[in-house]
Amino acid sequence: MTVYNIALIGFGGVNRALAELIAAKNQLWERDLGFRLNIVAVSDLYLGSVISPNGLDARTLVEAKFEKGGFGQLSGGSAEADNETIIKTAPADIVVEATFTNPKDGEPAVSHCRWALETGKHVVTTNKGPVAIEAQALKALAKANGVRFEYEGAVMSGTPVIRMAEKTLAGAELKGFEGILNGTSNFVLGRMEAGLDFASAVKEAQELGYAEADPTADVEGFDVRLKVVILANELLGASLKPEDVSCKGISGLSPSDIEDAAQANSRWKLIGAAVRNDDGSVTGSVAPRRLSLDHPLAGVNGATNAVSLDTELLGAVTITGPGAGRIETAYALLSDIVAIHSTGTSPIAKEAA
Ligand SMILES: NC(=O)c1ccc[n+]([C@@H]2O[C@H](COP(=O)([O-])OP(=O)(O)OC[C@H]3O[C@@H](n4cnc5c(N)ncnc54)[C@H](O)[C@@H]3O)[C@@H](O)[C@H]2O)c1
Ligand SMILES: N[C@@H](CCO)C(=O)O
Repeated sequence: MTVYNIALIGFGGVNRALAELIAAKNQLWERDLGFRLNIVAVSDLYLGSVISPNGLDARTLVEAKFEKGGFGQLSGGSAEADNETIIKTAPADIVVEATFTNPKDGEPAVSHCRWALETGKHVVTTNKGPVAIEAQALKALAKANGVRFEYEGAVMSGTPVIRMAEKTLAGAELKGFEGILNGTSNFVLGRMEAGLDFASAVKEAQELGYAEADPTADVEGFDVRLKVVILANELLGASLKPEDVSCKGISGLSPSDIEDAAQANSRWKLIGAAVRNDDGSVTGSVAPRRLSLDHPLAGVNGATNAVSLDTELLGAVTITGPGAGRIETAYALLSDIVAIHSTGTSPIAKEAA
């Protein structure tokens, strides 16, 4: 039985949900997946950091009501989030990066990933910043160090769009994609259709754990722009940067725009898309579109996302599933660890006695 020691960087909704899953499902994973997870370190801007080489009890971590700097009370703990020391020195096989997404330069998460990969640790992350902005460099660094950089949860949370498209649609000749790639804005549009005002709908999305720390990223389209870059670069072989993708969000849509659409049997959706042009270049865009109710994406509601992949050999292949949510996104981290486990590339994972 393999035990993967993991270090959690960021202990908000997603990594806390991963700890919850570990507390509830480690035995099941041992039986069905052939490994279990052991949390040996946690670092969080608000709570501080802690290293425990023998492992921290996941249930206690989730249930304890820590105050600001509260990890300082634990053995091996500090009230400060000393990410660099934690990442470089904790006896972890895998660093799980789930801090805030910074859409400008991806920092400090890019550095977190670098420190981990340079010290021979796999990285799994749901953070869109490092993936959209530095994926090529981080993948090269991972390869040079014999470890993996995995990020399924960066697009459509636990719904397996990246791995599915790469592995099971290989050879289908992808020409482009369009989709609903932000759970918060899709949820907000649906709540506005039901008569709620914009600010209250955003507040609900925050309470449900869908929104970014700054929900402007969701409603102004910046989050979708990162996801368009990630999918275009990963699946269409593009080299887009966020500033290459035109971007308009949903904040300009008024209740009367929503009402007018409903009167005309249509619905507003925030669509992220990319297309390969005849000269081989790739163009990406993010904008609200008024879709007729018979459009395949018009019926995708709530925090559900969907992406329609336009392929030469199969035509459109559409993947639908959760696009946000704490547990749903924690599942993406598990799926990344399953992918690492299946290739047997862990440098230091231990066989439990
Ligand atoms: N929640 C979702 O549905 C979802 C889905 C897909 C991707 N993501 C991404 O996953 C990441 C985590 O999401 P979340 O919902 O857990 O966010 P969150 O805001 O609930 O938690 C983030 C945590 O990271 C901590 N943090 C921030 N900067 C830090 C730093 N420099 N060092 C240490 N800790 C730091 C914060 O204190 C917070 O506890 C984000 O990048 C988000 O964009 C979230
Ligand atoms: N805030 C994002 C989280 C998933 O990336 C969303 O609502 O889609």
